[in-house]
Amino acid sequence: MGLPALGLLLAAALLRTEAALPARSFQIDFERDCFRKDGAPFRYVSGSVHYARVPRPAWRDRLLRLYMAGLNAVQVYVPWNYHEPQPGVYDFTGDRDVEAFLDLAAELGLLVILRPGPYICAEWEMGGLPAWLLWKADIILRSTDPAYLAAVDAWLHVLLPKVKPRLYQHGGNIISVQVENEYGSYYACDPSYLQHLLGTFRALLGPEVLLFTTDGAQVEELRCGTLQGLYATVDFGPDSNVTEAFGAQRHIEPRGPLVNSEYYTGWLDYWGGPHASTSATLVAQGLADMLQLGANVNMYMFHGGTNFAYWSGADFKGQYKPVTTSYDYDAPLSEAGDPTEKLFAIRTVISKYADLLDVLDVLSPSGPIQSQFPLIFETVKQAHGFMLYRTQLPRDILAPATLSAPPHSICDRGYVMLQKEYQGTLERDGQTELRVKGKAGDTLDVLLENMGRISFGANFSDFKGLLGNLSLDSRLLRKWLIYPLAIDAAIQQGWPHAALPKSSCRGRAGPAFYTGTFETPGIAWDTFVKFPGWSKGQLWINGFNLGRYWPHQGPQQTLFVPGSILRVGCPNNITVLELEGAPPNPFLLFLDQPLFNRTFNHSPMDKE
Ligand SMILES: CCCC/N=C1\SC[C@@H]2[C@H](O)[C@H](O)[C@@H](O)CN12
Repeated sequence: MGLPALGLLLAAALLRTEAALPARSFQIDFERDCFRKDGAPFRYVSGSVHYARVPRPAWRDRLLRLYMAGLNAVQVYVPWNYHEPQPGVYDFTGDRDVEAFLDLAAELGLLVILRPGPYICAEWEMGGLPAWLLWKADIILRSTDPAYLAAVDAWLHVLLPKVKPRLYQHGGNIISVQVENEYGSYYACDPSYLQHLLGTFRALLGPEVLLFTTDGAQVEELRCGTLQGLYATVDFGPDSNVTEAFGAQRHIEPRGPLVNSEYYTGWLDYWGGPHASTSATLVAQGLADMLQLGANVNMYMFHGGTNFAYWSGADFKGQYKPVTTSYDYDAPLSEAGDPTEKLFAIRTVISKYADLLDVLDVLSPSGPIQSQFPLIFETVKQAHGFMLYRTQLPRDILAPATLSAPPHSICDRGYVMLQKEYQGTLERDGQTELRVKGKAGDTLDVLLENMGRISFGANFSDFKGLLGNLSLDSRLLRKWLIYPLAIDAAIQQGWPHAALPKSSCRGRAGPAFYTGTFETPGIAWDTFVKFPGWSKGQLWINGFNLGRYWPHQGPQQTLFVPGSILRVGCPNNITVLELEGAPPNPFLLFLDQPLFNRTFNHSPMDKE
């Protein structure tokens, strides 16, 4: 029994990627004033989420929402006192399992900017420093006081060995590590203290990791907060002048990437004061201004969460000002993790300046395989589904050139994109040539679909992939990156399902993921889904792979949806990988009977 026809809004997440090169590196390019990840220019758009302010069961939800907002990194404080309640007594379990939080971020394709302090401020109790330091009443915190440094070094020798294997250079996702926090705002102004920390961080993390500092965007604050060997970054909010604020950073770092490590999306609350409120429009405009400059931005906070137990800190501005339990911060994700108008405004800005999703980090966690010529599925041990083949145009192709494959070498269909724009489809027994033009270095992608191996007949060692070399005007293309795609695993882990409310989207030509949700009308019976105006692709509902659809080819026009995979009383997640082109206003229909032949039943929908 099928469900009545349901319209379905879908949000698009396009197949976007960053070119990745084999060696894992994350460095500063002082010539090009940018970061480089694996040798390629890289800009992060990051958000602060403090695991200590979110119960562990909610970590995945919050990080997924950050990811689906288009951010590619998460900035993480490590509160020392959260993990060392007593001198020499450590706790990294449950909500304190910082390694689990970092690994979850990696699983979701997020890079990490780690801020282990030892002082972090953050309106956290004693700025993250353990209260037991004060058992020595005359201790001088955040200085070269031997009692303080002894406790700091003991703590860092416990924490940083947990960090090192997670550094990007070591195969992890931590791209940079901050030393101390706004030290330039502290009265002590003890450069030997920063020097000591630099020595300890280098000793425990190694020479490759990018170490940095953060200070208010004022020259006098940067004076004491910065140190040779630590890249100086600044923090400022939407009420600051972007040019002046980055001018302060340039005062210390005349070359290198512009970095705002704390772009204030809201603000903290004190007991007795008003709840902070910062205009979404103002925040979005400031973000756009910075992204326009090519700056790297971390939004503080993306999700504030809660100061549970006794963890809220205080400020002192002439008088003691305790901070409230809620760290909502008027952040894009509310204290309870709900998207706000500010999140949508930020997402819109990011979508204009950055690839909304860097999907290859998620879909191909094993990373690319570098090869002079294409490798087949069997060589890389990919059984089913899809692989992405990527190379760069070796020269300017100002007049259309012929991209061609040897006959029958496309096994089975290759969807070709140049600079992420769809060029057409290469076929096993059909079209093996396309006309393309572009500039040297443009990214050429071939998304290769395995349509199923021969199951009968003499020779059914039916190898899959690009079985021959592609050429451009008869000159072979070389230096390929090959990405085995683990799409089903990613979808079963919740990707790319929009953790944000549905938003309508325009269909586009070529490969793209479309995702959304739908409700069943109180029943979960067998049904059939129709794809009005779609071309060819793959469908998942609630992580179940329903198979290939190809209404453009027919004869089958619907896919069977077993009632057993549907949910009643809660949203059903749907993900579509459309390979050749979705209709301008993409939607799906659920019918109570199949359509096996190209003839339509003359419903008005069939005209779509
Ligand atoms: C003008 C800001 C001076 C104090 N710095 C603040 S108030 C809110 C934020 C957090 O405390 C954050 O931990 C600080 O690094 C920067 N900052």
